[in-house]
Amino acid sequence: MIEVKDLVKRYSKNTAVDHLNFHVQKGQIYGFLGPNGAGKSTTMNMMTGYLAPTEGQILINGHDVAEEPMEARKCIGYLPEIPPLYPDMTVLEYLRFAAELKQVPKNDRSSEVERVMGETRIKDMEHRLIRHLSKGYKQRVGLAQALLGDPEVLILDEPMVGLDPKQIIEIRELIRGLGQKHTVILSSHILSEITSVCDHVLIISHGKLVASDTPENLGSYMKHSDAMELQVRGSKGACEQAMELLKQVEGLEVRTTPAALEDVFLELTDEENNGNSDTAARQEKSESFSLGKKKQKTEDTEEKAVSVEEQKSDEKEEQ
Ligand SMILES: Nc1ncnc2c1ncn2[C@@H]1O[C@H](COP(=O)(O)OP(=O)(O)OP(=O)(O)O)[C@@H](O)[C@H]1O
Repeated sequence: MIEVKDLVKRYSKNTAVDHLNFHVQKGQIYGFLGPNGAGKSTTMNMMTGYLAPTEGQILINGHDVAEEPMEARKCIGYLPEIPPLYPDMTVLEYLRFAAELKQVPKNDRSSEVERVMGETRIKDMEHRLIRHLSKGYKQRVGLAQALLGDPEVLILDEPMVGLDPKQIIEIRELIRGLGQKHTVILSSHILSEITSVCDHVLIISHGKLVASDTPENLGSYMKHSDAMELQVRGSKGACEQAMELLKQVEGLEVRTTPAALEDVFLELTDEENNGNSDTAARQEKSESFSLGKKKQKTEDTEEKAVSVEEQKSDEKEEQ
């Protein structure tokens, strides 16, 4: 369906897309995942013919985007990161205008506009000015525009950005539905957005493709790297409280709680051993400890912990 071959885009000395190669199969939802500045929008703009590549080739249904731009573009509906809307038009006026620009035959325009409004569920907003719509509805109008002419491929650049959680769920459902009739490529810098709707994930970083697989397969690679070592800064009480809260997170195992607490005591008692009884210095020292740190002297630690507690109670009694 889509072939991207050795695609390069340079902006002066900055290489935004660096020898990118991938294939897109018909009838699937592809997620283009990467951090800000990875090159997602640049790649999508080249796929839709908005930008010319520095090197490489893009084929859409066998049509070279550079050599047969009109043929290639007919196969594509595009929703750019900022939807190209006219805020002073009503939804209906705008879609009729967009249908004309897309050269939908005059006799089919009304039915086509009705069809896309139905698919994106915006019919009840048809007489509203676009400037008065919520961000979610504006995004749907942008999607409706992309659907005009019933293109085989939909390219959606960050379609969920700036939406509230309810709107994200609605757009996600909409995209899932569209994926049954169209090949969809959508970009995002948020993993969960991609894995929740896509059949296949393409991960891009610094303009290069670094992974291409199903969300399930990518997930199983990640399983081997799900351990994390944290450094926590805060008072002892606050750290203990935070760790108690962490334990409530479903599926999260905090393995080193005893060792970590012992480390705090170890830090405190080391200060005692060094003859540094300055409370502020001890406090400062106790504020940073590592969750994953291995304890070295368990017995010593317990003894020292006890001695610290004893000393504290002695101090209280003196007061
Ligand atoms: N017109 C331009 N002129 C110069 N550099 C550009 C231009 N457009 C993009 N870039 C640079 O190309 C790189 C890729 O940008 P691009 O917008 O494609 O990334 P992205 O993955 O879509 O990020 P975002 O999610 O932030 O839009 C970035 O370093 C960006 O600064």
